[in-house]
Amino acid sequence: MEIAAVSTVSVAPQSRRVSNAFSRNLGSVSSLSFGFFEKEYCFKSPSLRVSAAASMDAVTAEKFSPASFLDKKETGVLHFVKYHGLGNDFILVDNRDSSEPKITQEQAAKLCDRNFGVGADGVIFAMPGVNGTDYAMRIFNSDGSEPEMCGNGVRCFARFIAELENLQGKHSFTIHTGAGLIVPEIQDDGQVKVDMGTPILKAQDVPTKLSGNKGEAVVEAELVVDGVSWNVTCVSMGNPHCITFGKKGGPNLKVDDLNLPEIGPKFEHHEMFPARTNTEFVEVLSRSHLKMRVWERGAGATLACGTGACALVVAAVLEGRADRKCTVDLPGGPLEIEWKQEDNHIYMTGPAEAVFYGSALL
Ligand SMILES: N[C@@H](CCC[C@H](N)C(=O)O)C(=O)O
Repeated sequence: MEIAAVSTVSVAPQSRRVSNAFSRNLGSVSSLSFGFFEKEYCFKSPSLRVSAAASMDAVTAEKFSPASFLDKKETGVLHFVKYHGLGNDFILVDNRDSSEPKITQEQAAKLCDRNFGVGADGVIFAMPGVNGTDYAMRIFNSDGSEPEMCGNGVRCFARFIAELENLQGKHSFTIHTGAGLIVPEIQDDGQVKVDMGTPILKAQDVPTKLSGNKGEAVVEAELVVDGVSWNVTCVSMGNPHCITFGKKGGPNLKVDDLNLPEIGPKFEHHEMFPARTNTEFVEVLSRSHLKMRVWERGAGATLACGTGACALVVAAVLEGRADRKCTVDLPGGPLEIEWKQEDNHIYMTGPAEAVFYGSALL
């Protein structure tokens, strides 16, 4: 891998995560110390070149302006900020000047590659609003496919907008997504609370070919995967989710015991899910505390899925396993989820953090 020092940059309020992400990108350059980087390093690969900058120095971070970094407009260069929500990581692109994504789905898939690219679960574009909303959000999964919504992504989106617009403290935005209107609000403590809208339960709208067994909803229905019967509930948060608490007639799941890479793709590509599906495997710790692992459509096993956490609380309530307000433990950390009776909306609260700034030569 060829590495060239090309310019001066830097930032990043996060420390450990930065050094991990950066060291992964640095590959063989392990002798560098992870303090404040005065230089931006550029990596050559056959398909794209990526440069990244990171710092653990809060004082230096204050001097750094993300807006001016992203304002640089060289042809063939994509400036981005990498964010994560509980380890569900995204490349955020300032696309406010156009309703067309700055990169193609194929380029997004290459950037998301954890060995030959930046590494991420998806690429998110901050775009001009639609029908009076403040902004629009589009996202490409790491396989290049385009989902309707992303819960962890929309929290990152809100923090990204706040950085771009230099907003401090509490702020909320109206965001048009493929799942309709989504409203994140940055809290005083930096967490983001999101009005995720209402769940969709009608089988054909999820979509699933399984027949509705509770009105038009699919609740605790049988799904045969590779000859094994699972109980599943299907919920759409704009994007499709299949939630299971265990096999038919079997004990409750112990999610740590699952072989996710083996079983996940069989759910994702099951013929009962015409648009593929995200799958949440859930263990009930108490009526207000659930633990999950997820296999995401188009991204595989991820450390967190916000829409998935919302969908599984709906499923747990419909199956009588939990109350409407729950803490959901994901591999990357906890989310607070509430499915409010009064307005049928789901509210998700959790963190979102910037971890590094970079440039990719397309
Ligand atoms: N991780 C996301 C969901 C991203 C989209 C998903 N892979 C799909 O294809 O529907 C979240 O936090 O919600």
